[in-house]
Amino acid sequence: MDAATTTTPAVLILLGPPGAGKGTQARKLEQEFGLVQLSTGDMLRAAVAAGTEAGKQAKSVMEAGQLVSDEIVIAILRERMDGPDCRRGVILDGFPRTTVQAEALDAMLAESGQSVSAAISLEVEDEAMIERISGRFTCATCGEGYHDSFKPTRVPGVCDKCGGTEMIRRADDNAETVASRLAAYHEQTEPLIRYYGDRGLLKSVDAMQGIEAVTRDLDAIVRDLAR
Ligand SMILES: Nc1ncnc2c1ncn2[C@@H]1O[C@H](COP(=O)(O)OP(=O)(O)O)[C@@H](O)[C@H]1O
Repeated sequence: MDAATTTTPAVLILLGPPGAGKGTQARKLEQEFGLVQLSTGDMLRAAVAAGTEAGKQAKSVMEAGQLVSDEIVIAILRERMDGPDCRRGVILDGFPRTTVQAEALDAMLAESGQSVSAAISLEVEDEAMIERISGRFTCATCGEGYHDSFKPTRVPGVCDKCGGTEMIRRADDNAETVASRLAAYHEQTEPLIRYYGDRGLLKSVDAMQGIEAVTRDLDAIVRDLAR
């Protein structure tokens, strides 16, 4: 399917708690449908690494597992959405995370005559999240995710993509921070399920399934939307 055709949904939102697989699935949708993945988490980590003003403010908030201010995140997303590549259509991964952000997104899109195509909720249980995140590592050599707990047959500490042996862990992927991130999700982000449900835009996927099964369900939803 060609994402440049008008039949492809232009703005997809992936909703779900930390560790639900939003990033993994967004990258697959990006390849499959030619959409652009926009991860506010990645943008914020880049801002922290670059030491920008927004990054300086975000750093300690992220390390505590809390949400960065709506003002900062909305500004970062708005700037990125202006990129010409975003005209192909976008998958928002990690945004919106509050009702204020959802309203800002609606207003931002309305300025260019666009609207949200669908919000897809990746549904998972809290216990599974904690387990997944504590087994989440990234290969330092190729940058691919290395999720121990997803694939118990893997050789521990060896990347199955490139054989690299140096694994890095995100600063906020530790037990205390994960608990705060889950709490922030339930309090501030979960209300968005109702927000998009009320607007007839909500779709749900059982994200307790394996990665391939979740991808299959997401593909079916996106193809259906494009019809
Ligand atoms: N839309 C957002 N609003 C506020 N904070 C955000 C947003 N997106 C990302 N963040 C910050 O970045 C952190 C990491 O986000 P992300 O990479 O999406 O990971 P995860 O979904 O695993 O929590 C969050 O815990 C939060 O501090």
